Amino acid sequence: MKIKVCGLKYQDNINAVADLAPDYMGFICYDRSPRFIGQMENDLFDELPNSIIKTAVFVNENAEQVSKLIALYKFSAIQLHGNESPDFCNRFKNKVTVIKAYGVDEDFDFGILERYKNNVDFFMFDTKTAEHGGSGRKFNWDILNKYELNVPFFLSGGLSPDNMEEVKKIDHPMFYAVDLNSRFETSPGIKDINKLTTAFNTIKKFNSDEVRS
Ligand SMILES: O=C(O)c1ccccc1N[C@@H]1O[C@H](COP(=O)(O)O)[C@@H](O)[C@H]1O
Repeated sequence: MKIKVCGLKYQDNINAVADLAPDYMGFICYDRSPRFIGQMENDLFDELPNSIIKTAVFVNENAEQVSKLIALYKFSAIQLHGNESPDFCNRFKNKVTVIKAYGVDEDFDFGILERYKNNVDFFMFDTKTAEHGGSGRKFNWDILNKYELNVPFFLSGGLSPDNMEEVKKIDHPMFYAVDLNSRFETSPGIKDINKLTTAFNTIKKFNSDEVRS
């Protein structure tokens, strides 16, 4: 299972998280979020290893601004949390990794993803909220059993130190990664390195147990 840590904005904290070697790091490019990167220095990532996929998170942003920020910060992935269309996703496919996020509730219809399956690299299943993300709330993960496409997915929404063991019980062939965000913070935009370290160890142990079995 891959690990993404999202919602970073401060140099020291970014470097400390990078030392844990996540697979993805996420940066919120949505000005209504308390984790909004704002006018982050554009050389902030220069010292990060290339192995970490730098991901820009957008909510209904226009394509020109998305392209501009990809170029400015050299993002190699985008995560789209709004009502972005399949065509919008396709515009960026093969240029960067495209992760299309969906807010999931009890009535979520996985059938709507069919139109996206050739235009994205991954889906992300988050908890449905008016804020589009970063709620710290989880959804009923049993619903994931209804997902039948062969596009791998990230799980997000309220992942916390307290539910890492529960994550391990999710048995779905397309389950690709977890996204750790607000429940791993000391304050918005600052990750708690101790909490992340514990979660990373839990996930890495799970990964090595999987390989052995
Ligand atoms: O983190 C935010 O503030 C945010 C705002 C708008 C869209 C997405 C956002 N973050 C993403 O939300 C999910 C769930 O976060 P949480 O674990 O519930 O706090 C996660 O994928 C973040 O990447």
